[in-house]
Amino acid sequence: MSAYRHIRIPTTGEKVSVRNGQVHVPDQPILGYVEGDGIGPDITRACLRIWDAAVEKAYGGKRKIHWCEVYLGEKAAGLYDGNYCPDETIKALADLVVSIKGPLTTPVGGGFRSLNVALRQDLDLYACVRPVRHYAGVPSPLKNPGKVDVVIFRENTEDVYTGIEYKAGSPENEKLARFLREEMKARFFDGAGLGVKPISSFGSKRLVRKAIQYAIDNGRESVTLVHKGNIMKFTEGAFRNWGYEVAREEFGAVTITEEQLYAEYKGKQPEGKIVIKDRIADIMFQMMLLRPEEFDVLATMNLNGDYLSDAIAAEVGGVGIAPGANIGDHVAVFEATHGTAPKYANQNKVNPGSLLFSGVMMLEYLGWKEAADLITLVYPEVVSDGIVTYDFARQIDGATEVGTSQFADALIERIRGGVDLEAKRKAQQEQLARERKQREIRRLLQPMEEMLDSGRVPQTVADLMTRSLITCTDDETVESAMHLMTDSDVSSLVVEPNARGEWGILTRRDIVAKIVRGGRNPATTKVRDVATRPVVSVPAETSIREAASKIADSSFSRLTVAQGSKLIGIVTETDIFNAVDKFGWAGDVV
Ligand SMILES: NC(=O)C1=CN([C@@H]2O[C@H](COP(=O)(O)OP(=O)(O)OC[C@H]3O[C@@H](n4cnc5c(N)ncnc54)[C@H](OP(=O)(O)O)[C@@H]3O)[C@@H](O)[C@H]2O)C=CC1
Ligand SMILES: O=C(O)CCC(=O)C(=O)O
Ligand SMILES: [Mg+2]
Repeated sequence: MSAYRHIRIPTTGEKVSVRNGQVHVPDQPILGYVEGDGIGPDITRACLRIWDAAVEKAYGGKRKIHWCEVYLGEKAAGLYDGNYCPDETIKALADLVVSIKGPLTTPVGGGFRSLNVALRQDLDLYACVRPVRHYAGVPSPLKNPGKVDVVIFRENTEDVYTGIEYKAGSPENEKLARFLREEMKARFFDGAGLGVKPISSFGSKRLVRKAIQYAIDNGRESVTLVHKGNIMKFTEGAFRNWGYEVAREEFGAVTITEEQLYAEYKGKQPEGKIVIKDRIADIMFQMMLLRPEEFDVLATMNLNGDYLSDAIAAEVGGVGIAPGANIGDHVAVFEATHGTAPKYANQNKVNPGSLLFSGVMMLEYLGWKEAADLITLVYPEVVSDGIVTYDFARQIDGATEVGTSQFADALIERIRGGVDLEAKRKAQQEQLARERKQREIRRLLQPMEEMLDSGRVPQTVADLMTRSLITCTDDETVESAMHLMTDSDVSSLVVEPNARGEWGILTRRDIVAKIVRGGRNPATTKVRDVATRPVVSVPAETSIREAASKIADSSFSRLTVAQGSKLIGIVTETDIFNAVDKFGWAGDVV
């Protein structure tokens, strides 16, 4: 007999289980689904058909999902005497391990607490994972939407989701206000609503840990910690610091910081290392519009991630297509990122894309990549043929607007028709490799422009220096060295080490002073006779201010930059001038 009041666990299929800390997926798993409110039933009906068709096509009946409906929101209230979030639903979602849900209504400014938040907290689904990428044919306001390909890891249990807030005028509010004013000397207007924003090391670290692990498992390039730590130092700033800490302490062998990328690796990302960087939250919105290709995996706290995920989704087709998942240590509930759009409920009108791709994430979580890829690969073909729901139709001239279920029919027809998965995957990987190379070349050849665009601020000489050193040898003539300077458009050459291992430098100034003024013939004078040796060299981590004072105290206008015994670049007074001109100078900040 079922232990549940309304939930019926299918008698066919097997439950997903967790064994030795691993999710074990049988070939015939029982998975949960929640229809959701508003447009939920329309999109769920359509998606169940598409997922089943993809699994059938990929595995020819060997694998099959046995669906188990569980209830939340309005449908639950109808069945469970007005209870929108029955205990047995939470129990079933934990028991089934993997489920997918449609959107649920949350009243604004009062009424019951968000069911989505309750679910995430009750099941401790601490990572809200939202990949956002562009599919060919999907309308976008960007010139190059293909450059958007990020996965947002948004913390799902802390920050505003703790819901610790006190209504203005309530006794609790007044008590807290008194404490803050009298004990903590805090100042704020009378009658303010008060909220608390807890950010813990535990919560931040487990989220960033998951983001880094995802980057490792999926061959991603970087993880960016997004925060407003310049203003909220002990919550947002702490999130950033704990993020770097977890990277250093638990993933030290496979991660480097952005500073290390430039200082130690000259901007060339070493094989097998993921770059950990951070950006302030407000500028992230601009950067994701202007330079989306700079970002890969993003790790955010709750509220920043909520805003950012809808904003980035809008760059590549909107919330109608952006998928999501709520994942804990093992239990996962996949879900559409948009809401219930009540004005479109039961009209067979809206885009099922968000729920559909949440299901693709679910198939990937099960390890059923072939079925997931089938959907991902046929989707752009259908959209490129102009068969789209209303939201895309209004942005594509000449498109054929279809309803939710007709869009599903078109996809299913393509899926059944078959796709050359291998060829498409290969083309995708080649494209990714090309884009990665282009980014690397820019980091190497135009470091200052790259820094300006990506929002980094130079801190050390390694951030400013010219990395491609043009060298000559002692035995060359000054004339040939002069030609090399002209051809390479540089004002100095680094002279290869002499027998004592000392590097030298030959500058245009040396030539004016020692050849022209000295009345010597450049065609017969050797570089060793006019070069300066040994060179004035500073370590790569020297601050810009220290470098400036070294130049000011010497008769040289440039310094070579060393890493151990190796010269890795040259920084000139012009580089320092340009950096201050472009980035500004905050006085004593080094
Ligand atoms: N995870 C969840 O369950 C979530 C639930 N909600 C809840 O949903 C309710 C409504 O929220 P609201 O702020 O209006 O946001 P919605 O996401 O429900 O709708 C806003 C607009 O987004 C567009 N849209 C949403 N879904 C689709 C889709 N599938 N296809 C095409 N376009 C779509 C529509 O734009 P247009 O008008 O331009 O056609 C719609 O009017 C609230 O109760 C809210 O709390 C909100 C977010 C997430
Ligand atoms: O629970 C809600 O109503 C809102 C949830 C939300 O905005 C989100 O999941 O991004
Ligand atoms: Mg949201």
